[in-house]
Amino acid sequence: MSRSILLGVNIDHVATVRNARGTLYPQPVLAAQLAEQAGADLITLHLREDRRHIRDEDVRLVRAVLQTRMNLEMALTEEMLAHALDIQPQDVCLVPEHRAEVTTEGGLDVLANPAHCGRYIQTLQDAGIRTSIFIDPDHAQIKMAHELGAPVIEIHTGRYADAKNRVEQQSELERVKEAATYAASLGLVVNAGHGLHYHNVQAIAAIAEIEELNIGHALISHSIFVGLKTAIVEMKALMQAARCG
Ligand SMILES: CC(=O)[C@@H](O)[C@H](O)COP(=O)(O)O
Ligand SMILES: NCC(=O)COP(=O)(O)O
Repeated sequence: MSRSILLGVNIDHVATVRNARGTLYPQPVLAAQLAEQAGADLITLHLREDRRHIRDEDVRLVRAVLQTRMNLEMALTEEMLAHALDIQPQDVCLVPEHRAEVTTEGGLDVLANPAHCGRYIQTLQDAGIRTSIFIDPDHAQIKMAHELGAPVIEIHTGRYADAKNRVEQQSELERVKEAATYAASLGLVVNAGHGLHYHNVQAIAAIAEIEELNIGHALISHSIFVGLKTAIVEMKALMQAARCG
């Protein structure tokens, strides 16, 4: 198990601010470059079907300038598959998407339609794109993701992040820990993310099996007050302290 842990900076909500006024700024591509300079290990962005934040042109621009790697989050649609094959990100994370949701509400249900999921995983993997499944901390789901040939999972930490009290949070943390241990025992690369913040990241970062955390909303929010560089440096310091402590 690695003593270090990677930070994927999700730049979606830079685009949210831009789109709120229909301006050309702030530019997600500039955020990606600044994030890399501040120590981001990769850049994550979610091209939603409704294009509510990141747009096609953002993905193209970011892909052209990235020095680290791109983790493109996408739903399982033919349109998104064609985009991924065209853009060739280093990583794709397959996520569920519902038009009316405010944010991603859960992991991809690979048990519900394994043949459909398997075809996307296989096509992306055959194109040399490492494919991850955004997944709930659930053994049966993780087992199926593994059987379908996904080399990576990203455990959805939303329920942990949204826990209403300490007891609930501890129980969700245990689920994430057990899922990470189980997935690593299958040989999967284990990432995690969603809803992570400065006040809840350390317990997740301390899980030795987890290689990478993808964080967006909290970082972009904090950057309004301290700047993107400081927001990233502070988050990385918390993550690394938890991993080493
Ligand atoms: C897939 C996922 O985890 C989401 O967090 C996403 O990357 C952030 O974008 P939304 O806020 O639009 O859900
Ligand atoms: N996959 C999770 C992600 O990229 C960022 O989620 P959030 O920190 O914006 O909730």
